[in-house]
Amino acid sequence: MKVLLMGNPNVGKSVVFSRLTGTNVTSSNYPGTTVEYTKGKMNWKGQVIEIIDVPGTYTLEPTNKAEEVAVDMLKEGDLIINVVDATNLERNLNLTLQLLEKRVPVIVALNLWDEAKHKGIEIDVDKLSWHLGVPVIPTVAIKGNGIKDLIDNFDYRDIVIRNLKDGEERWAEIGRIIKDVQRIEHRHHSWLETLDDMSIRPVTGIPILLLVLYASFKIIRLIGEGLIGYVTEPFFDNLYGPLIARLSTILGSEGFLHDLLVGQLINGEIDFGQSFGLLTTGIFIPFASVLPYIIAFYFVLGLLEDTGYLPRLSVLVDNIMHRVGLHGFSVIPMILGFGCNVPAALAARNLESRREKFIASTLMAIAIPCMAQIAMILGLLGPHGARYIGYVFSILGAVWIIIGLMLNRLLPGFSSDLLLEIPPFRPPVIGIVAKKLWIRISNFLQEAVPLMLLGVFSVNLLYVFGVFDTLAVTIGPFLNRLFGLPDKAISALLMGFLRKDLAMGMLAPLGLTAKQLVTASTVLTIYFPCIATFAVLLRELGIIDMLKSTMIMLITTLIVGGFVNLTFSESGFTFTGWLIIVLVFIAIKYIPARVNGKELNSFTHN
Ligand SMILES: Nc1nc2c(ncn2[C@@H]2O[C@H](COP(=O)(O)OP(=O)(O)OP(=O)(O)O)[C@@H](O)[C@H]2O)c(=O)[nH]1
Ligand SMILES: [Mg+2]
Repeated sequence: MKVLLMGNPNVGKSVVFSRLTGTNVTSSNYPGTTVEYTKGKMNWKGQVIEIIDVPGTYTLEPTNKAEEVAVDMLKEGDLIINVVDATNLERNLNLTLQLLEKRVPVIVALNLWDEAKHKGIEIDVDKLSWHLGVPVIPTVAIKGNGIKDLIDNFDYRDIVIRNLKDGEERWAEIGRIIKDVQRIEHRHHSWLETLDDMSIRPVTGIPILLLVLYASFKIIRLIGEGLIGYVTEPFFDNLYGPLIARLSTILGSEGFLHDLLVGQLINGEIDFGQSFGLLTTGIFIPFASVLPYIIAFYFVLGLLEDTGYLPRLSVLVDNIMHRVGLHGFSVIPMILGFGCNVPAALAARNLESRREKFIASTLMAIAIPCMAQIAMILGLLGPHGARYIGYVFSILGAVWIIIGLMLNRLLPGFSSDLLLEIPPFRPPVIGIVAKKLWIRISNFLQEAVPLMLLGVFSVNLLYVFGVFDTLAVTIGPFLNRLFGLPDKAISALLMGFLRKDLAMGMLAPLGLTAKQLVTASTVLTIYFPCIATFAVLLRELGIIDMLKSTMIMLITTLIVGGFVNLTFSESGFTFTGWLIIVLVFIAIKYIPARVNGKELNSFTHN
């Protein structure tokens, strides 16, 4: 038996799913968290049944990919649990009535029942059930209330046939139902609602935004550095280190197996950052350098997501985003990208048009370094001074804006308006934040560690076969002239395809100057996404758009890398550098925008 969880976005389907199946899936306080369906199993009356968490959809006439997924699933279900937002009954019933036309048994979970009460919304459940002709069960998914009642109704098999001819008739019917079942009591604004208003109005919203960003950054560094200083470093120095040193001696301090597992000894000792053995650098980078920041970032992101702050950020930045051909909602893939580019590329799926998807994915892949890479940038550039880290981010920020402006002008078509639903502020539930953090950390480890080991292994292999030396001789001089990087940096660039944090790690033994590190960090970010992101982008954009996107990345790399090399001195940008940047911004103003009816065809809604 297959049970489908269907409903509007952000109504709690994924939380209900986790309750039913015990499987952990991500839930966040903004629409579009689930973009692909998730399957889970549960035991019901001694039989194993399948539960499917379907992406949120407003109607059964799909307008985007997530909604298409939802509609496709419909044919397979034996029972639909229609999760409905009790605080927003009117709009939610539109989907409910459409589902009731589909000849599949439906039961309604009237979720967010607690919030409806807080808001003074009263719904007569029995009357609603009578109107719809199906069971209606009030639930508070985050607390598990009503879930048992829901399960008790799983053998409901009646099919109510309704045939409302068109949308207009449906809305009229909804109007009648609402009038009969819902009462709204007037109440005073709670402090959350006041904060809610303040966070969206620009005058108060922008200071709040800056405060939130500053605090997030501080907290991420505090947690990240704290974990490194007090947990991972002591562990590697005092416990793991001696163990590996023993292994190194047993293996005779040299030879193929030693070099593969432990790596090269630096001045007769193991150096976890530079030895490049599977058990040294291969374990050290993901666990000691990167994991602490991943934990810190996802913890803060989880809070921002579950309070509902992220969508507010979308509204605030909507104006800026419009200038690069995106709407405010694209801020979510951008911010997710700072954690890992892979979920960010998936989140871009929710964007309206192919044009937006293209711009958002390209900008994200070009200018947003993932947390793993950022952690390594902090580690390598930090000792030279915080301002160099600032330079890397400013350069990437400028690239983001410039490429965005250019794409917006050069790509035909238009971008849609912001149709984002703003969820209410909610105090985050610590259990849900913790669970999500855990899912993301284990995803990181499952994905990163094997790739890291593969990377270290390939480095060793390529080294043994002299591939790096050959490349250093052939492509090296070109890199040298254009980017001012030593010949050997080519191997790091190559590895960047596999993992960018590993690539940054390969720069460590080269003794680069601050300027060279700034160039290498920007070039590594821009030139190509890592393999995991590439795979997702290829699937999401299709081969043609991905090729276009890749071309943009490569060209940008050559220009930006060369530019930094020419106009950046060890102490910062030279006057010429600043001048060129300003000139570029002015020049963009004169690129004619290609927004007219004729050219719409090549980049319109899909
Ligand atoms: N107060 C309250 N919050 C809830 C309840 N159910 C879910 N939430 C919160 O509502 C938000 C949305 O939940 P999700 O499970 O991600 O919603 P979804 O329907 O899966 O959303 P999409 O995947 O975007 O379609 C999260 O912040 C949940 O913690 C509830 O009964 N009461
Ligand atoms: Mg979901």
